[in-house]
Amino acid sequence: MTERFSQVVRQQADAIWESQHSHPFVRGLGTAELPLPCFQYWLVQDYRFLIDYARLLGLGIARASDLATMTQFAELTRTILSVEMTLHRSYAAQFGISTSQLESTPKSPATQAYTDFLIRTATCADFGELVAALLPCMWGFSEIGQRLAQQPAVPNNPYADWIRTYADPEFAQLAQWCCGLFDRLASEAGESGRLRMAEAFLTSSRLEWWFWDAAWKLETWPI
Ligand SMILES: Cc1ncc(C[n+]2csc(CCO)c2C)c(N)n1
Repeated sequence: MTERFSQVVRQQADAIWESQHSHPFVRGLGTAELPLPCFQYWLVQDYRFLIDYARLLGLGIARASDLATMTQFAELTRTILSVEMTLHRSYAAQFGISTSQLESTPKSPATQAYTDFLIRTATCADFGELVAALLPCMWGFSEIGQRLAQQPAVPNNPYADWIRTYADPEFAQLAQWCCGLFDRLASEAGESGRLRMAEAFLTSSRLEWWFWDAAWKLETWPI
């Protein structure tokens, strides 16, 4: 096998990924200059996102063809529902948002688009596309967390815990595991299957970018 397909699609999506790294929302987490209302917006929307991401993994458990993948997806689902969502609730409390607010705020256009795409892909597309659609979430956050953690820390940065969470080597391992699964499925998929996987990876990458941008602009429905 020559080049890993995960590296091929990462290269194809490079302009989108670099636009995430240089996005004022992401930069602002590192410099502590991100306005609080943008972070509060992100937290509430991300809470809604995680619920559907857990559903996506649940569908992944049902559709995986081997026990090892099922087990990993099951563990991930549990981590999101117990660890990551609890963390969001505690961040929310810290940033003045109640749990009922977390649960009752409507999805923004970007959140609606992203979660609908994930669930549609998980139900209507093949398993390789499901994995391709979920990969930018895991891999992107790990890459962003690590890059932010490499910068000199700003004293009293209110977002320091956020950076620490996603810079954790455990997330990097998780992203690597997902890349390995993606590569295996790509090698089994054939040319047209690989094209669809690349398309799903690109769409989720764009939606990841939009998720930051929506929080930066406090985006709402136009009508
Ligand atoms: C829009 C959005 N994209 C990615 C993540 C990060 N993330 C969500 S679930 C998961 C896997 C295990 O916890 C990771 C890394 C996020 N929070 N919000």
